[in-house]
Amino acid sequence: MSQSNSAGRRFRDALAVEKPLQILGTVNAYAAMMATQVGYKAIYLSGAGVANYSYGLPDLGMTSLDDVLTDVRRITSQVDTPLLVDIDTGWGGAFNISRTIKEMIRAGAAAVHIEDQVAQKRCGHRPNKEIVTQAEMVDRIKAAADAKTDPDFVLMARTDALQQEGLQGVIDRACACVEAGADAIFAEAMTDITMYRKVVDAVGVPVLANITEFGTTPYYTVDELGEQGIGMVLYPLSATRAMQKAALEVMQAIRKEGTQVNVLDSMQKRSELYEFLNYHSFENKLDQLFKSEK
Ligand SMILES: C[C@](O)(C(=O)O)[C@H](CC(=O)O)C(=O)O
Ligand SMILES: [Mg+2]
Repeated sequence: MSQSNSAGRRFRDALAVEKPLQILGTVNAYAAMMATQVGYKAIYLSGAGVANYSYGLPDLGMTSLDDVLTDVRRITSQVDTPLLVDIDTGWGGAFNISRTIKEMIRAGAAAVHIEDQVAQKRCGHRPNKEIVTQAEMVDRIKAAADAKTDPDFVLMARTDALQQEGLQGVIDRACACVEAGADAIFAEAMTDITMYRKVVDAVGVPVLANITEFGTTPYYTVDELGEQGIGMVLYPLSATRAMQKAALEVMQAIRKEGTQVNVLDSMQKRSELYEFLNYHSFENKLDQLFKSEK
């Protein structure tokens, strides 16, 4: 049964209005609120982001379904902006993947991407990645597609095959995933812009380009990617990386100088924080509710 205003529906609507759709990584609920107010029509919860910044772990398949769900719920309870979630390899076999999809929908996710790396996965932009067979990946997709309790929920298949199998491997796997029920394709770690056009033409569903920093994909612009027929452009950790750098500089400055006066400019002001949080409406409510007791 289609749910008229489900998160999945909202993601599909965003895809229809913005071409290509910019998807911004939001590491927590507050970042999701800022991105929404800045105007992003879709946001992202990065697997690396959950591992690195919520748990202090490397992005090597060490986080669990529950770890990621906790961060999903924090975000979806504060914003309606459709959220794409990185579920790595889906956390197990067919029944685990099925549970993952159902729980993601219940937690308010709009879309997920599941990849064809082995369980002990790596960042898509690292060397020496290992992938499962195409048949095993197709089984993952079948299990995930079958588990959708909302037909509008977007199931995205990510393939990390470029390194081991070249572009033809990427295309073969992507087509097999679409055949098995994937609604979209994530062509990971492409090294040349013309590769995208070949994937787009072969699969016939929206294709995502991951423009992460310090990786193996050049910084193609939205316009350049749009010309290749790309449907979604992902910035998984851009704002988050900037947050960490600013935080480190402040930590070092206070430690060294014994004062924060020289780094105030790199901080968000209290008034700005309150603006994004809609703080004053909460305080007004408090005043209104408890006025008579004063
Ligand atoms: C998109 C990604 O899967 C993520 O977890 O955010 C990472 C991003 C990164 O490590 O830069 C990936 O590309 O594997
Ligand atoms: Mg990831």
